Amino acid sequence: MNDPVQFLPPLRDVIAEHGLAARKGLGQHFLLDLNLTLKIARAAGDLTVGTTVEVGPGPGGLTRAILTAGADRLIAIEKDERCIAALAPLVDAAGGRMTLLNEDALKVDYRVIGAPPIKIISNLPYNVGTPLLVGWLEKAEAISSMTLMFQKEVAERITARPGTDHYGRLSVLCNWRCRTDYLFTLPARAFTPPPKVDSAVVQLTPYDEVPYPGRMDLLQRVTAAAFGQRRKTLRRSLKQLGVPIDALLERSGIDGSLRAETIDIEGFGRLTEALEALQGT
Ligand SMILES: C[S@@+](CC[C@H](N)C(=O)[O-])C[C@H]1O[C@@H](n2cnc3c(N)ncnc32)[C@H](O)[C@@H]1O
Repeated sequence: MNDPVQFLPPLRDVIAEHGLAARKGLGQHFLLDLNLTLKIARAAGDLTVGTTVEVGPGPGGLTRAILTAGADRLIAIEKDERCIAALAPLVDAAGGRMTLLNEDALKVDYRVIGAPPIKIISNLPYNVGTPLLVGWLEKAEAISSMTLMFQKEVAERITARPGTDHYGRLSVLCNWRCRTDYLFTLPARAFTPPPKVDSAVVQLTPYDEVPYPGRMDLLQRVTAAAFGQRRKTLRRSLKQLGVPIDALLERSGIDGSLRAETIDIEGFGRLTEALEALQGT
């Protein structure tokens, strides 16, 4: 396949030419090593079918890798106008395979963005990474996979299993809706400028049919109550849900003397189902 990247200037020259001094408020930590960006893009699997979505292409390091890895239809969403100008030669070189949107990724409707299957790949801006992920989980029926870079500690929470240190609200929401895999860790020095902490790439693959009971919106309420007061027993923390606590625990078969971190995804699903039945919505 014709590789559009091979005739483009080095990324450091693009950054210098367009004065792309990293903006902290936009979570800008760039990846300039094509071996690393190719490792991320290839982890996403076959990009020749459907639509690949990249959030925050920045100067285009990961974008180049996604195109080199064979993406046939790439939509890149970038908020920073300086990067839009810097990416113009890459859009040209991609010859119709890439569309660049100058938008806030939090405001995009991913259900209608392009032909399925939709694969999202991103070195996420850390300040909006979790809200973006939760938004994607809410619309996960439209997404076939998400290959995402987070701060290492967030990646550990996303993939944590019950009873482990990192298990919390985000673990339940992600693992209720998706299979989650921790792919690899990247040291802070791999980025320009380096962040304060290491990063990691995770992959989330939404289930075609969610294997657990419950509804996502109610699961968000149950987990917010349960982990908002994670040192308390569930009997105490779940009182704020506003339904009779004995009935909630009995219907879901959950021991109210336990704490949130010991309840598995199935258990949270059953609590969610019981909440739905008791509040009658
Ligand atoms: C961690 S950098 C990644 C840049 C590039 N993909 C790379 O790997 O070198 C995050 C990028 O997301 C962009 N960004 C930040 N907030 C955004 C938002 N709400 N919507 C779209 N892009 C955003 C930043 O401008 C930046 O280019």
